[in-house]
Amino acid sequence: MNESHDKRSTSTVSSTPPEGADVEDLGHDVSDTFYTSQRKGSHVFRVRLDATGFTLQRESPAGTIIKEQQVRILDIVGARCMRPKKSRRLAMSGACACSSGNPNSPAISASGDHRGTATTPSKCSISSRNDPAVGDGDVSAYLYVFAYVLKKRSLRTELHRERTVLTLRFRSFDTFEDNMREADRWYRALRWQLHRTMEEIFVAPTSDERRRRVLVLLNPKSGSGNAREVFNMHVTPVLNEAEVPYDLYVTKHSNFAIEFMSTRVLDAWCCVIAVGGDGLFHEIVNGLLQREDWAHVLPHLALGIIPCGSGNGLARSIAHCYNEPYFSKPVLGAALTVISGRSSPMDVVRVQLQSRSVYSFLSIGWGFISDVDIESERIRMLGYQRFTVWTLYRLANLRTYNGKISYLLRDQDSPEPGRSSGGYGGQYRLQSSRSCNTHIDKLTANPSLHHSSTEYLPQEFADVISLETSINQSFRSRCDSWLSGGSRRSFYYSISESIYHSLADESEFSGLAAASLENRQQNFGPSSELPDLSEPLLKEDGWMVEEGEFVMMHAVYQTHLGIDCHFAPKAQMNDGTIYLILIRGGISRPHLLSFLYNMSSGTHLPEVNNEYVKVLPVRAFRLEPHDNHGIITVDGERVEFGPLQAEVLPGIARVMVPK
Ligand SMILES: Nc1ncnc2c1ncn2[C@@H]1O[C@H](COP(=O)(O)OP(=O)(O)OP(=O)(O)O)[C@@H](O)[C@H]1O
Repeated sequence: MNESHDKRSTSTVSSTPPEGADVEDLGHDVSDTFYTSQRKGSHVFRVRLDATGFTLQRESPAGTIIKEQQVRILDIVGARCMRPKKSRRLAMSGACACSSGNPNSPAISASGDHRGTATTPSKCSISSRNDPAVGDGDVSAYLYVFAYVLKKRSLRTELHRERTVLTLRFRSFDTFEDNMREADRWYRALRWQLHRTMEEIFVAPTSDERRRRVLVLLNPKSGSGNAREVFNMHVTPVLNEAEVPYDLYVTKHSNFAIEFMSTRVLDAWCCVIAVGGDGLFHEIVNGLLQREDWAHVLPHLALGIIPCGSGNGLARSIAHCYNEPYFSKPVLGAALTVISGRSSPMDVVRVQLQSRSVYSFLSIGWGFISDVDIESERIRMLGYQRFTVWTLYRLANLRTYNGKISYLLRDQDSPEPGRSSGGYGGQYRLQSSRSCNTHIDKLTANPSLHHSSTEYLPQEFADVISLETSINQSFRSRCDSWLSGGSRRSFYYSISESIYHSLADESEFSGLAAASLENRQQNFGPSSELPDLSEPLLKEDGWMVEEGEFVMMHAVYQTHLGIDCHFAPKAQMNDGTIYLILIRGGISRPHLLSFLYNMSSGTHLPEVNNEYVKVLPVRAFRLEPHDNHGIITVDGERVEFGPLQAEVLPGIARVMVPK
């Protein structure tokens, strides 16, 4: 839908409050009369903006409402108020009945009343006034409202989001400044309504404070290697429409995100977005949990993901849990999610390996699925198809592994509910850890390095783009888009307007960061509630055991392992549960094939556990392989082979979710 409406008369500031609005909201509702002029004739619209969004009511000549449309506030990402660029088309349109200077225009009588109003002009009105490139006698001001509304092409197809631009043209007054002031009033009312849908961490509390920015980490090697293009083409436009300022860092090597998140001063950012796959997100989580101040940072820094990897389990799981369409435009859906200003607590699992601990948000695997995940790396060029091809190969060459799996059922499934051992009350002690004695110390010792603006950031990370989504600079260069009104044809300015910070010498930091990682103690983050990996697990404490030959063990805490793998349908992001799925050796190939085939629809798990397939909702488990070789993965990344134990840390991270 692309709507363009001319304003014919100035009228109300606020009227009847929407249901549920409190008294404080009333001053932010705006409404007015607009009209559209089409070949078939003119139509009069009552347009109202309130907490629910825009309501457009078409009136008959008699004043009765004959049609009503809504653009929901939940679908709106942002708006701009602007002056038209000099163009023949607009010069012609300026000659219509209610343009300024027309003695019959209601604008004439109304303009005087408004000239003296004390409204502060917005950035856009000031800059446009001085813009020599505009102005050909048309004194209109335009408000463009960007929304992504849910649509269905046909009964059979999935819902998808379609970009919609609602255009309101203000031309009741004699001067552009007055019209712009009116457009700006609507713009401000909309910003206010949008902000009130956001959580506190996404909004700067006062105008004096620096606006909190978004940190973007992009892995140029993820998936089929086109994350940069995907970000430039599909994500920056949405961030710009939403006026979300961001700093983009392109990862330079494996572990870059761990170093970044564990060593940087993060105060400037309200959230961090991984543009890549689950591996990049895994590094971000682990970097954060390697910080001494992790307990302070985690609740105040929401994490988001733009799916550009080959698996994309987390992005798919988030969309699934919030009924957000995924398949038609996964990147657009994720971009809308990261600007939504909403977040949800997310469980993280602490994994104790023999030599170190890691943190996991998706899965821990041993056997079939991990083999496919890692071994199929050699056919990475096939993208997501690599998993299907290697699954068939592994099925034909089926392996089994010998080992012991001990587990603690989650409390409601436990035979001894309420026992005290391992009671996770959500209170985690700060692990006594050695200080990160190199880079963090260097930063904290020098207060000038704490400045959050990119130009002052310590110059360790190369390939930095900082882009302030200024309305004046950025939107100006794509004026053409609104003229067309063609949402799908809109042109966006390119990333070339970004500022690149090329770093001459990063060798010093590389050395420091490597030493910092090396020196950092492995037992960081929340402390473990489990016995040490070398200690026995006692039946009296509730530990239960499965032992023997296994085709695989996969522990999962999100619904999806990949876009097409609905592995743990009952999982929720914050249910404090690890779904431990075991397949025993001896399973027939047809049975296994049926299990694997049905994973895409989530119908692969038995209602009741059977001899070969078991689903165990647990809060902790230990894996002790009896073989001395094999593949173990955490979040799809290979880790050292050997015993490990895992425990869920309910809701310790925050993940960005759709509105
Ligand atoms: N610049 C880089 N060059 C090489 N490797 C990198 C770089 N940046 C990050 N990496 C590594 O790439 C690994 C995989 O990245 P990522 O998860 O983004 O993509 P993917 O593996 O294709 O996706 P998925 O994990 O969803 O399957 C990460 O574990 C990270 O360590």
